[in-house]
Amino acid sequence: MNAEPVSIAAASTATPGLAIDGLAVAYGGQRVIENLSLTIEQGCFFTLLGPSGCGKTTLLRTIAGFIQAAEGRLLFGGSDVTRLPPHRRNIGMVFQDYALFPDKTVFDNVAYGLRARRVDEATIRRKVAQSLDHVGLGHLAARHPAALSGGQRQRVALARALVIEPQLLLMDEPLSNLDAKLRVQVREVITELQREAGITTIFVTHDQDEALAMSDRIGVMNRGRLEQVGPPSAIYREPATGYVADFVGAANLVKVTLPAAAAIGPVMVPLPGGVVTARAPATVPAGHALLVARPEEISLTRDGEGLTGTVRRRQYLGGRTTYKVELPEGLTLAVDLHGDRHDAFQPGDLVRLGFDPLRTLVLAS
Ligand SMILES: Nc1ncnc2c1ncn2[C@@H]1O[C@H](COP(=O)(O)OP(=O)(O)OP(=O)(O)O)[C@@H](O)[C@H]1O
Repeated sequence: MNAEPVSIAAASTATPGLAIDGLAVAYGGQRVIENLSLTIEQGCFFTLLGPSGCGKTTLLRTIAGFIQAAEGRLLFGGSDVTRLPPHRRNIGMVFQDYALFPDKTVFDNVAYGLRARRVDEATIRRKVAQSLDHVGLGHLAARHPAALSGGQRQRVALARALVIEPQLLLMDEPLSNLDAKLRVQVREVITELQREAGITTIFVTHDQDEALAMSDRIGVMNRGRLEQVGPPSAIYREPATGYVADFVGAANLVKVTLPAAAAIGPVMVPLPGGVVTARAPATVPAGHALLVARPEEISLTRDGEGLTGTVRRRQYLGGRTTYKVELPEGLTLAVDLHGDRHDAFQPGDLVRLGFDPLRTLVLAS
């Protein structure tokens, strides 16, 4: 458990874009979010990452004000908005299904929020044109949503959310209806606009690649709790729990037994067929523990040092090749070799597995 507990009083001197303090949310008495605290810096692109049902949408909708918190407080830029209705929270929202008005043109869709705020028509014309140009759709202002591609619709939704210059931008799986290539294109548009506008953003996804590629910080959710919060590289390289290691990126998770408690630092870990040196990022009690090794952090050689295994399978994946290597006692590990080493080893080959002592982690189980 390494969620950064944040009390409002302990926040840094700069006012955070969003502060959540002791939040609980329930549906009909059933708590789905419990005692969640988090601060998100002004201008940060923050991603909520987690499997289906862990509470991402519920948290986002509570921040937006569509769901009332059972307990806790929400502060936008230092102001308490816990009791404010959604339309008084100054948020922009982008949803998975675009939620555009089908009977309005692209222009009128984007103008909607400004008209609701009674902005004058000349300003509306200028801001909408600017906003559509920003997302590269200036030439489609007169079209209706039905005559747009999915990627174009999502860019209209983004322009509509940003044109009101919201204090907070909330995005709920905005890329999940797009095909793989478009997802990458639109995600670049989103990150570019977000950086330019400097709007504190919360982005919900269950796609780890998206989260790693786009975010300043990631919060990994598990059953209504934040399991770990940190920058993408820390989440990937220093997962605090087996759950995070397993959910973000591929990982070999091996149940091990430590003969003695491990202090922070190097630890000798018994595995079937030998002992490897790993690193404990936090103290680990004696007994059951978890060894975490990313497939790309294990080296394979024919006669170097390390544990002995037998290659059982080889899967060519273009930029890398994944080998399944069997060790004694039925333990099978995945090892990735990058680049053109796709036929370095064949099924049946005897190999040596080397573990990076800094990158191989031992965690409490
Ligand atoms: N309106 C509702 N009434 C009762 N329970 C709900 C309601 N909406 C969501 N839940 C439950 O709350 C939990 C969290 O749901 P939520 O939709 O927030 O998850 P999620 O992480 O966004 O999932 P997904 O990725 O599938 O959208 C789930 O157990 C879900 O079944």
